[in-house]
Amino acid sequence: MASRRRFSVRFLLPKKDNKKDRARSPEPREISEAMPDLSEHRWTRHTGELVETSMRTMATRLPAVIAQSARLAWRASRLDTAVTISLNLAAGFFTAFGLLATTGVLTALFAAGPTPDRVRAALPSLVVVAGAAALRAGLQAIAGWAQSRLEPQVERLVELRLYELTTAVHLAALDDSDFLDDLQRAQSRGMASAPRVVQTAVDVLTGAVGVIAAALTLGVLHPLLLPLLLLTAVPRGWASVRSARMEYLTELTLVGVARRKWILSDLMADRRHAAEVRSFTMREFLLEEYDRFAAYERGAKLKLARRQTVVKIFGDIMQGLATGAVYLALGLMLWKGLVPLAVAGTAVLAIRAGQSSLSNLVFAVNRCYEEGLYFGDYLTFCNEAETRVPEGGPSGTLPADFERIVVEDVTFTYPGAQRASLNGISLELRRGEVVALVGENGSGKTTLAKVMAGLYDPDGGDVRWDDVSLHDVPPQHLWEHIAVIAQEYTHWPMTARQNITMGRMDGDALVLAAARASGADEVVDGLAKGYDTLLDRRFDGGAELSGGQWQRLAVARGFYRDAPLLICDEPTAALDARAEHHLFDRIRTHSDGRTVLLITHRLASVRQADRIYVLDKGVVIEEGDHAALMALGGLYAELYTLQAAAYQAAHPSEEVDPV
Ligand SMILES: Nc1ncnc2c1ncn2[C@@H]1O[C@H](COP(=O)(O)OP(=O)(O)OP(=O)(O)O)[C@@H](O)[C@H]1O
Repeated sequence: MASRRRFSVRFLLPKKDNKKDRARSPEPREISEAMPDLSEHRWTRHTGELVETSMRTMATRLPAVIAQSARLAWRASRLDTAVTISLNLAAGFFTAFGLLATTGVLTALFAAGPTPDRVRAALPSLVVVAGAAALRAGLQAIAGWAQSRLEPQVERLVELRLYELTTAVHLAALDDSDFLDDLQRAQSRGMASAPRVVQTAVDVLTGAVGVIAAALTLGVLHPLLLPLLLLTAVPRGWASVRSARMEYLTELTLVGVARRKWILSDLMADRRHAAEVRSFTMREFLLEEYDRFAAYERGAKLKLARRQTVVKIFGDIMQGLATGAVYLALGLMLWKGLVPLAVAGTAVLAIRAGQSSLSNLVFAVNRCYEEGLYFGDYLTFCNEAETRVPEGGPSGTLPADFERIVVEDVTFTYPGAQRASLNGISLELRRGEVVALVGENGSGKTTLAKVMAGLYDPDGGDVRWDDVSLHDVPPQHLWEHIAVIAQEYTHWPMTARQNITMGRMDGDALVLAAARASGADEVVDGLAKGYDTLLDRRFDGGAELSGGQWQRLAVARGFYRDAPLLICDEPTAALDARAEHHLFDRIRTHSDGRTVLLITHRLASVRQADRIYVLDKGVVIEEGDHAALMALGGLYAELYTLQAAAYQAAHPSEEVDPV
């Protein structure tokens, strides 16, 4: 905890000697001391795992990864998967066939006799070799096409699945930090790894087929030639795996830096922060911080590039030596008469083909395993999310004309929270009433509204519409029966009309009525394309609204839904005095029989409510109408008098009657 605090201070305060610091990159030690909490973040774990995993462990676990990717590819497209696999296998067959046919060509060419005769004798084998090569190239091209067709299909499949789940899981899941961590890993890296795991699995297959083809050819030519293939391929394979590991390790040490850079780049480039960056003159400070991290990252990457080059050069030298040793061994075999010249020539070709297939295979195994780990994160998240989707639950229905909604002894604690936010709340709303919830910040008003809206399940107690408990009703059914004007509403990057209808088009007359009721009609009148104006400045022709104008639209969408219960959570926080008055008037005098739960800090506006519940630390401490609560002289009376006094002080001549 102490180290976390130290980092925050360092991040927030500009350092004194800036010039000196800009001139040199920070030492790795400085950075790691600055952010130990970031460098230990859970989603870096695979990088560490990869650095430590041996090639043998990878090979043992690989079949499971390949099976997983095959299942995924099969679900994305059976045809493309079948074509990719079968044509790659067939191409391998023609590789081996072509290599063996080469012996015929060489045997004819190295035979005794005049050259034209030898060339003529070699022609049939040459045709076979050329045919095999052409067929192999054609098959590989079609397999490559099928493989690249698979990629977008796999992408679509996994993306859709993830968002199907994130939009369906219970809201409480999104308050669970472990779940959010899993989601971040699935979304940021796991999802992208899905097409890659398929692609690298195919690469493993292609590499393996190439190696088997070369090995079979060599085995047929002479069994002693097989170990020679291994000897030449090992150095390059070693170099590519070693180089990849160095990269993971560097990535691991840079994770914290990358996250900080990402946060800073968002602060510097996102429109939402632009005004404060300027008005608080943050530019210099942010740029210096960014440069510090970027300089560290640059240093680490340059070091990596140098070390990778050294490894590559070493691998190349070793391979050169191994190739020399192979040619020497072949020469000896020729000399000793173990193989004829034509076979030795074919062996050279087979070894070269096998060499590149084997080093591709080693690299592909490494990559496939890596992508498999990240894809595993995606699968883990999906499995976990599936358990949090409220499915196969109750099938009850809410009464069409309920008499009352009763909240009975409801308790609720947010996942992972130390204290309960609701501590045994009971209240009731009779049909057609306006019931107000008031209380100081954090007293539990919004939480209670969310429980009543079926967004959270209470830990104890019950919410009933007449005799029907919300436990017995599918959430979807409840959501059809309520309209919520939320405290934190979304600025949907859609048209003004869509911001009201939210994808449910019941006719323009209703849109206009809802807009009139909330004052959004005045906002829309001022827009270039009226209801068809796109409300997002990031797009060409998009418009931006003020805070209050956005709130009018949010209120309009609450009115637009023809639901018997309307929950208004701070619906006027951003509204001007006239709009606020108009809205509360509309809520009070609504004639469509809706029941309203109103949460607000504007106590003058709840005077007319049928009943007021005062919450404190998750408990109802007072209830009654305005007059009764003022007479009680409790928290409500105190808060109300404070607000009223503020107006009186500002205008001493105007008498404000607090009651
Ligand atoms: N998602 C959450 N996870 C954990 N705790 C939460 C969460 N949302 C709210 N809380 C906690 O629950 C308590 C009640 O919060 P709630 O938002 O219901 O208060 P409120 O009465 O609506 O406050 P305000 O008047 O400020 O809107 C607070 O202590 C808050 O810290």
